[in-house]
Amino acid sequence: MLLLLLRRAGLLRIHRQAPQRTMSTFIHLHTLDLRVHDSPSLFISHDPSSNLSNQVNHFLPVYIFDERALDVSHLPEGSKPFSPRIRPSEDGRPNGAQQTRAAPTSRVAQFHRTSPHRLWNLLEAVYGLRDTYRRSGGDLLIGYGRPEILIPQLIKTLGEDHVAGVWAQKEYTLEESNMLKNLRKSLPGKVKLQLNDSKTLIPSKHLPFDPAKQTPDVYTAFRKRVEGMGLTLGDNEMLVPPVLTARWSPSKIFNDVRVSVGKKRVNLKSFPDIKLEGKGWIRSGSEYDSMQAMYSALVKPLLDHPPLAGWSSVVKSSDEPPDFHPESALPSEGGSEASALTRLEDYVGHDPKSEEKDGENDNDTDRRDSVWLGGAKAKTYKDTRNGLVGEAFSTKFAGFLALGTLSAREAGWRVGELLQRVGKDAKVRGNVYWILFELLWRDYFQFTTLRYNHKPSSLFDIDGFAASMQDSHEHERPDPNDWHKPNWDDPNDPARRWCEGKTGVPFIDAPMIELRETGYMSNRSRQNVASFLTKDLYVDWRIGAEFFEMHLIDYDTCSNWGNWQYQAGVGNDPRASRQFNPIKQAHDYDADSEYVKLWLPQLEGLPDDIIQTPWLSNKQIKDYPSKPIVENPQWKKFYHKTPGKHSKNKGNGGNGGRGGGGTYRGRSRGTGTGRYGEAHRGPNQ
Ligand SMILES: Cc1cc2nc3c(=O)[nH]c(=O)nc-3n(C[C@H](O)[C@H](O)[C@H](O)COP(=O)(O)OP(=O)(O)OC[C@H]3O[C@@H](n4cnc5c(N)ncnc54)[C@H](O)[C@@H]3O)c2cc1C
Repeated sequence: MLLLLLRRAGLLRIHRQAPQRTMSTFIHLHTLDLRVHDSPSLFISHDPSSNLSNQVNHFLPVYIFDERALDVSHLPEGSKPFSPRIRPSEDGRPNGAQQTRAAPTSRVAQFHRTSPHRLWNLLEAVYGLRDTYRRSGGDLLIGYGRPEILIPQLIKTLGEDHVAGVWAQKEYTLEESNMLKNLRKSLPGKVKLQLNDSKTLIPSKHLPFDPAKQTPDVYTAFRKRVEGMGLTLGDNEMLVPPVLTARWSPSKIFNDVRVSVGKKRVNLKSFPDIKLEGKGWIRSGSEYDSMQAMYSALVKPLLDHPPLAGWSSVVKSSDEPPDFHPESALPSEGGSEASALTRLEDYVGHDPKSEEKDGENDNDTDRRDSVWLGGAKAKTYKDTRNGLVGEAFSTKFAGFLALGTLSAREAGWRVGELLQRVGKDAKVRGNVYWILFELLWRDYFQFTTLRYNHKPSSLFDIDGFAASMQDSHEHERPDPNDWHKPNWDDPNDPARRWCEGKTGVPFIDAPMIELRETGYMSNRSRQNVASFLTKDLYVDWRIGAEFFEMHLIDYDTCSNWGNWQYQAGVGNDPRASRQFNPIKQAHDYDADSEYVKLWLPQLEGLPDDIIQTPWLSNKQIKDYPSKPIVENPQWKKFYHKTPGKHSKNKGNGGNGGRGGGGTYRGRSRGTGTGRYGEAHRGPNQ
């Protein structure tokens, strides 16, 4: 009673101890989101107004080189790949029994799943990200093996009670989503995996339909529904703002990680002090903390077993990184986030008002009337996108988008901002808008994969998505038994000659050499070589997709396999058997043969009217086939045409029209039947 009276009189205070805040670590597993800008994880772990952020003391970003995609056997205690390498079953489908120990080789052709070029590009992205974190007082923990094994070990080291959760980007492809499923299952009880929807231009939850069930079978229907949301900039419009995390200032070059919340800035939370246990981690200051040492270890298996046509001439040894190819159409060496944002700036430009100033961020200001710096390339995008030579002809965002060093939303938002400033000039607007049109193709392939990838591996199946589509125009689809299966030991095998750039058709061989040499090939050429492989040589289209996977710096599972399916007539909109006429295409898009001469210098001495058809010359050309591997009767109409007369691509600019110029219809080898119609335009025709 006395106590109660004293307390009421305010003479006795009972101090209840405030609950002790446990130190908590936020783990973000970087996969194909190797950036700090537009990062939902950075935002939610740092936003002072969120409960979660208040519980988090440490931010722990992790990247793991996955042994299913890369041979890690030269790293300390790195596991050996499956040996002998996986053999596909008779029909080319992966053999289930052997899948338990996947090797980093492709399923059908047993190609490496990466090239030295692609590897170096990935390392630049990963180590570039680490350097960005380090500059900000943080770090990136790098490991190798399998995330679903390493992350639980890490949590054990930190203590389950001290981990706020694990975050990662949501992926749409089988391998990546399986890894995430396994990771989810392997986490200890209290720790949950959360997925960020940060991959696509349009967040899937904003779509006016359920992408897993209702993504339309035809791109135009998809685009119209999405554009129906409105093309202006805003949360409920098609273009949603990127998350305000690290901002980039063109004048300062990318420097550090600070999360902007309204006008407030928050510095990066500290990296936890961890005593790493077990194998598979790269310790700070250890040998493989160096990017060069990591390259040496990962590139060795590739150099020890080069593919038939070899690697690029700029790939020397495991002790030095590949040089930047002087003729590359890529804008710069470097796959890092800094390179990505530099390219975005170079191509699209920016509003000087959005430049970051210390302590403020005026993103909320309506900047519609202010000036815009740069953007000349974006303003001619549609006119020039069918170019073949030089860096300026298209955005070259794809490589950055593939590794997530550039966020599609950051790119789309910036393009949207430019679109608001360009005024009423329909031509300029059309050029700028077309970048969004193409970025939507990327989203489209992600969402179609989500819709049709239910049965195992249908993205990779010989009969493609078309087999599961209702309106599949079955009679026009190729018969899976008709596809040619290569004999790699035969130097005359059509698949081998295609891979080696030795078909004897210069407009096909030049891009195949460019791909091997630089890791890039223009969209125009991708369509031509894909059509040639599948419609003229009738080679199993998956071999083409796997060859691209090995070499393309911008390899993206959905875009690559989706486009290959489309070209092979087994994917979306399977009605059209699209076949390109490479001779007409050469006249249209390589009018002065600049491109062909660049990659096949041995043809340089030939007269202009036969350089694209060297078999019409009496001259024996050194190091080049004297006859094309096939000759389609449709080509003859375009023999001896004077280059330039029919050009659609003047000076690697051209009209960039999507009229499908130079395509003809027809299912089987060498039986083109007329031009392909306007109504069925495909990706980038
Ligand atoms: C057989 C074949 C395979 C392909 N493989 C890939 C691949 O692995 N990765 C990849 O990103 N693209 C792929 N593409 C699509 C396209 O060729 C490339 O995106 C483009 O050439 C990359 O250069 P860019 O960034 O300068 O493109 P831009 O012309 O500047 O286009 C801007 C962006 O739009 C997107 N985009 C443009 N065209 C397409 C398309 N047809 N499909 C999907 N997205 C598109 C890309 O993200 C690109 O970066 C493939 C196309 C074909 C025909």
